[in-house]
Amino acid sequence: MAGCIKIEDGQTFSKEMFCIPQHYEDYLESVLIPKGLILNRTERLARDICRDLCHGPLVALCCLKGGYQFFSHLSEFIINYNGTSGHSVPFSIDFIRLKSYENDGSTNDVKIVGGSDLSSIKGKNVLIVEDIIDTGRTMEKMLEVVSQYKPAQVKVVSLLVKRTPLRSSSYRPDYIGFEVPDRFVVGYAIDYNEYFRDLNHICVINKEGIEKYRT
Ligand SMILES: O=P(O)(O)OC[C@H]1O[C@H](OP(=O)(O)OP(=O)(O)O)[C@H](O)[C@@H]1O
Ligand SMILES: Oc1ncnc2c1N=NC2
Ligand SMILES: [Mg+2]
Ligand SMILES: [Mg+2]
Repeated sequence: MAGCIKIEDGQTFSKEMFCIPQHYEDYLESVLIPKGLILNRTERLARDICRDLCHGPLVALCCLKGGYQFFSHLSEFIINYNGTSGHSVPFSIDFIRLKSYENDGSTNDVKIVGGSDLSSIKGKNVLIVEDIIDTGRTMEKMLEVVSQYKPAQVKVVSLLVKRTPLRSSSYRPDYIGFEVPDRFVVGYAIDYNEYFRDLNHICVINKEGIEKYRT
């Protein structure tokens, strides 16, 4: 099973110790993972992934919208590692948008938004890049869609995997940044009803925030 950094229940930082946008200050409980630590972990994930996958053309597939920050930074580290290691391979990207959350729960209906033509992945090594795996339903749908395009190999990296033993499919990706407690997190492109994507750090939303931005 993939190694990862385990964030224990209750292991958080005071939001007063970080730069938090004023418009979100009253709606966050704590900082769970500061952006600097995210970037440091992402750099090592890029090296691990390159060592395993950079033997043939690699396509990184971004799971929009929540995965876009992690995808951007991971891709940059992969490009830098790929370009400086003795053996480099062509690296390309593609995007797919899946949506299943409303408020702080899964609708149990994972939708592909805006269609998706992933014919570019046929016969390639594909790295699916996701922000968080909670129930696992989104990733199950993603793997089903991707397999239809007959890639040579599919690996999955998720920045976060949430400890949700009672409601998850127990799916574990090939690469994991952090294992996190069963709390609703926001920030670093991870949203609550499209809010908080503009927050640098991964934080725990508070009750006021859940009510303020509930649809
Ligand atoms: O494992 P699951 O329970 O399926 O939850 C994880 C998925 O839910 C969120 O996406 P969301 O539906 O919020 O769309 P978004 O990426 O546009 O925010 C998140 O970005 C993951 O894709
Ligand atoms: O904690 C979370 N925060 C935002 N979005 C999602 C979460 N879990 N599944 C989807
Ligand atoms: Mg998502
Ligand atoms: Mg979301």
